[in-house]
Amino acid sequence: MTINAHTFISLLNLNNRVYFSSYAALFIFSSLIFFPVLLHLIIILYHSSYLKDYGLENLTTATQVQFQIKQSLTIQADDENTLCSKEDFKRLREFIDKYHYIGDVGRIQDGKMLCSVKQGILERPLELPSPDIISKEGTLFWNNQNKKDINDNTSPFFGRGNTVAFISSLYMKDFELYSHTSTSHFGGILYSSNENFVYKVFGDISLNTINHAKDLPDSILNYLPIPNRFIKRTFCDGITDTCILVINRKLGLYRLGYPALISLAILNLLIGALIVVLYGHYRSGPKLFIRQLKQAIKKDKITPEYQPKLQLFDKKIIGVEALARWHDPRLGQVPPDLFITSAEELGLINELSRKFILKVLGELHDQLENDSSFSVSINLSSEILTEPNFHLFLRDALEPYNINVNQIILEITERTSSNNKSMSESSKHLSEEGYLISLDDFGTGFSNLEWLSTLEPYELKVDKMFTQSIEANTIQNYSLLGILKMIEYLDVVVVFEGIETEEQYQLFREKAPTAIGQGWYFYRSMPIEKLLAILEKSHSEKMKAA
Ligand SMILES: Nc1nc2c(ncn2[C@@H]2O[C@H](COP(=O)(O)O[C@H]3[C@@H](O)[C@H](n4cnc5c(=O)[nH]c(N)nc54)O[C@@H]3COP(=O)(O)O)[C@@H](O)[C@H]2O)c(=O)[nH]1
Repeated sequence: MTINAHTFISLLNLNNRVYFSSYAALFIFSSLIFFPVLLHLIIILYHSSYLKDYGLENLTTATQVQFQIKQSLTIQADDENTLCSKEDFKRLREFIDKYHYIGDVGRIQDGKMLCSVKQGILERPLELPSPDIISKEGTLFWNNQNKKDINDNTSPFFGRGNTVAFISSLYMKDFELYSHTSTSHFGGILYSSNENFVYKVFGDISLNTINHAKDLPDSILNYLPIPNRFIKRTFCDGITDTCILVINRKLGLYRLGYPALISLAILNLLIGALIVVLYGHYRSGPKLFIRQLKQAIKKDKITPEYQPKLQLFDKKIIGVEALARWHDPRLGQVPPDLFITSAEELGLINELSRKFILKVLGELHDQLENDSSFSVSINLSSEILTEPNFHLFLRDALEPYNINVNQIILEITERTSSNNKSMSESSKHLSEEGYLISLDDFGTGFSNLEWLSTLEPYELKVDKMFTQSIEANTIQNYSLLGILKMIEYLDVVVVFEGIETEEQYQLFREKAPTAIGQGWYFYRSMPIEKLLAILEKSHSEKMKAA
């Protein structure tokens, strides 16, 4: 389905009416809401998967450390006298060599460290502080943060019986490494799930924040750009009962610094503007119009208005012309020229016209039934006129009503000369069935003298271009004089359309008193309710006068 250049240009003009507010709303939505939120969620998803790796790596390392510590603490000296002996050192050293996360192993007695592989036999046994935690199994744990006097580093250490084992600084380095790779907003806590004690807090995160994150229920809200929200993940190792809770303290866009945020804001504005431009392009194209026209036809949104036709000599309304109207909430009042032409080009005119005719008959049947001299003129495109079953459709449409076929005037305008033959055959057929054929827009385009002779119409409507030319000294004016002369000899009802002024009315009344007039001088097109009120009023005035 295509639309020709002329219709397309009309569509462009029509769509200029699309409200500015819809563009503004789209711009605000895409620049300030959609893309920032999308980006935020993408960064969160990326960080969420990173958080998982981060947690699992740290937990795996911690589990290995746990295992190596446990193993080291099994090196108990059975005989207290052999503590720190040559043999004892040999055994202890074997463990250090075997387990790379064990930095040092030594011996303790009565809360004092006597010796260690790295430090040898201490001159004066070192008094150990009270342990930070004592597990149910009797394992002592010293966090040893900032207590370099115990060892040459701040590594935590464990003790059981007469053995003490220090975690190597290598592990601490690994831990710090994991904690600080790529982002400083990750961190967590390593803890024993059964004993409920903390081995280590790591990363760029305070214990307060961790406790807050721990208590935060799992919710989708955690993923939204709301301050004080975290994404967190917890992993536990079933064998050592060690768990790790890792959190990302700054989510998505909150992660970015000002320069990145400013660049992003500019990018978003540009994307928003691009979307608005694309949307505008889409809106101004014919696609939307075609969709809306199809919908309008399907949903019976194309409705009739009626413009009265009057006898010139006494201004009596003898009938009406039904004119299609389409008011679209977005496009506004769409000109019939535009949607009728489009419907013709898109092959929708049959459906449109059939529904329109049914509507007209539904609205006007009382008037037509009550006054058999009253007629309704219906505009027909050549497509529907030449449609083989059109006469059957008309018959069915009139079937429920008591309306004479000669109350139906079929106005024919031809915009091309390609199907003259079939048009004249169809109109002949319809006029044989009793319908009245009117030759519309006489004098213009293809509605000319040739048609007058081929169609043998009941009525001839002189185009408003001639009607309105009376004051001007133009070619149309001379043509009008010719038309006026010609109709004196024709056995045809003449309608002057487009009468707008008193002068025009007076001239046609004088020159062609038996003719019919139609135009804004008398009435514009109107909805059925208004028409019925006018008809009712003129009827009662006539009754009064009689
Ligand atoms: N196939 C169909 N064509 C239809 C149908 N409904 C309308 N049309 C055709 O669309 C063209 C434009 O129609 P519209 O904008 O409704 O204009 C009509 C009148 O409003 C207008 N008119 C009437 N009086 C005056 C006037 O004094 N001055 C002035 N400037 N314009 C006036 O003229 C149009 C009616 O013309 P016509 O049909 O030639 O009698 C038009 O071509 C319609 O035919 C439809 O359902 N099907």
